[in-house]
Amino acid sequence: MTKKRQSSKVFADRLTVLDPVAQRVIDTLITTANAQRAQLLKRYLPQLPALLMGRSINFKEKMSFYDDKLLPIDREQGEFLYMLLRSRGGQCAVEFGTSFGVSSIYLAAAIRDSQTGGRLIGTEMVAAKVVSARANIAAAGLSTYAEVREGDARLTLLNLACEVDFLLLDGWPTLAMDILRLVEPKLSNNAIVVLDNVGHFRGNLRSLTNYLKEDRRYVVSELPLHGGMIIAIFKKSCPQL
Ligand SMILES: C[S@@+](CC[C@H](N)C(=O)[O-])C[C@H]1O[C@@H](n2cnc3c(N)ncnc32)[C@H](O)[C@@H]1O
Repeated sequence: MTKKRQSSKVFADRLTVLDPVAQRVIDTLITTANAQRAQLLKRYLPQLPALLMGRSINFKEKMSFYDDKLLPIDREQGEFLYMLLRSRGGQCAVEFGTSFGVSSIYLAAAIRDSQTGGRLIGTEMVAAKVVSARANIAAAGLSTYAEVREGDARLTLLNLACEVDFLLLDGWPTLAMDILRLVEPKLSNNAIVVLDNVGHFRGNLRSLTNYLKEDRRYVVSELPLHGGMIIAIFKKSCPQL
């Protein structure tokens, strides 16, 4: 019998897709992220009426506040993204917004386990987060399957050499449209595009969600994960509207 990868059978009474080593790294990161929640709530409190009414908010002020914030996808999203990428397979996954590497670990694990020889290209503009993300990905035993490019994704994702089979948009919502338009010419047929934070920042993401809904090349669904996450499948041969 070939050596079977051991999955972590029980986490909080639930099955998980990750192996125990990667799961331990995720547990630590999510615990840290949860401890930052009060600070985040305090920051967003003045903007709560606008957020609840689905209006855009200003993201420009004191962005250094986020330099030590993980802001990760949650476990359910991670498990789901793993399943999506694992079943899609493919050579190249791209992630806009790596932060400390939580989503990268789920995606890199899916690439490793699907044995396609593929790779994740993550990108993060805060240098200290890049260092942490690389260390976390290494601690999860996944460095072979992921790279983290340092800098503004509008530059680091220019001239991608690979066809992109999976794209996670999880950087600042105000830039998500730019990044989709940048990567779109590189999307493979049936590429999966995931847009996080739709429920939280509906106003800022409205033009992008409308674009995805109206362009016939995309098959789109919004799922109630992390307050709202859009999954789209890109049909390359479909005429654009
Ligand atoms: C929501 S967090 C990403 C969380 C990450 N996907 C995870 O699950 O752990 C968003 C990250 O995007 C990064 N970011 C925002 N704009 C960026 C840009 N233009 N280029 C690269 N990274 C960017 C921020 O620094 C922040 O760390």
